[in-house]
Amino acid sequence: MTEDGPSGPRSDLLAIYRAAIEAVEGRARVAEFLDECPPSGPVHLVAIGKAAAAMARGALDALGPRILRGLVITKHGHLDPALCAEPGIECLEADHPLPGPASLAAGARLVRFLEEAPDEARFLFLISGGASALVEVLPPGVAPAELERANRWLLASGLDITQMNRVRKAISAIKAGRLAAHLRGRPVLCLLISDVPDDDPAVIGSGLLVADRRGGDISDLELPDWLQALAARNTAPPGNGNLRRVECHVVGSLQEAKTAAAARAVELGYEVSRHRTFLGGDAAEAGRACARALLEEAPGTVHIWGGETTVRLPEHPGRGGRSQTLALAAAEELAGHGAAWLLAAGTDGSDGPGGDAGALVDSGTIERGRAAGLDPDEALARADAGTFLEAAGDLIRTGPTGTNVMDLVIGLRR
Ligand SMILES: O=C(O)[C@H](O)CO
Repeated sequence: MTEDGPSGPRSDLLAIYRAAIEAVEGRARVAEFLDECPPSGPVHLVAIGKAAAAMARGALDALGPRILRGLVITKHGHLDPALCAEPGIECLEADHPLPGPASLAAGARLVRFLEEAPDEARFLFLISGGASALVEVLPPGVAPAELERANRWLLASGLDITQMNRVRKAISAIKAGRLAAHLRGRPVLCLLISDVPDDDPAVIGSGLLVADRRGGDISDLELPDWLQALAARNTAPPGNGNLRRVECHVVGSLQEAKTAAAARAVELGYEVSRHRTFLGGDAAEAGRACARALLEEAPGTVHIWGGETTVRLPEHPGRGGRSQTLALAAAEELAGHGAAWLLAAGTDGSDGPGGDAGALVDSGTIERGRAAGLDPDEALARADAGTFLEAAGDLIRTGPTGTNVMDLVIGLRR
């Protein structure tokens, strides 16, 4: 991406984004929690999600040999070889965002891992976003192709994560607390990094160990008949009865990331406007609204938003996810407005297909992309913001960050 030297606005926005991520990094957050509140004996460790490897490292830092065995399940490319070389730690990579054969294999291994542990075992669960796709056990009579079709539909539907996970829970044999049937009443300490609004453990990873308060009813959601019918075939009993000895704590959240971002911006000498409303809804509309807010306010202020927007995908989507879509739509608003910058990126380091974390756009982005022969409206319509932003030199790439607390949008006008 286009740099502007060690102390320009672009590097400042990147520094603010990095500070936010660092504040909710999985290894440090888990170690800190366990140092203060260690479990009362040795534990069997289960880590699932995009931040699983970092969180598992944090548990090893804090508990060392008190971890008897461990199972770490994360997205392809997110494993840490040093972690996998630790004695007693088994690592699996699984499919994300669409649950596939590796997710079903991981789900089966997870159930076996719990079943094999002795009656006196205590478990330490470390859950982060992505867990819904990474592990699955199908209810009797549901085929893998039906699971894939359902998730493909959900990902393109524009439903928010709470709605999407209600559907995922309704077609699963382990989500909505059903995994607890395999605990046989043994105690669990569950630490979570939240990538959902209101940090609700029942929504994070579709609540493997948390009962569904709505009892699995999804009749109020606008879903195709075949999907409602699929859910109606799920005979797996609810998880409610087995959850008494599960204790959950959220150890990383969007609010903490925003607080750290604000603190870094102040250190860098800026005024800060921290927007409290959750940034949701259509990604392009959210991008336009953020850019307009930036242009309306006094210059010299860093604006911080956080949330998770949605993109309704065409049949053949291009490159880039919701943050890149938001950034490109914002760039259209900023075009020609002088010194204004806006960073939009996932805190997990991955924003849809293409492996980029997001983008940092400015008032010249549209001109640079057009100079490469690309059209921003076409790119938005084809869900291909990434191709445009690459041509403009505005993509951000971080690799896996060891955390996942949704997306940040950070803007600045001078
Ligand atoms: O895996 C999931 O369900 C989402 O990332 C929300 O936690």
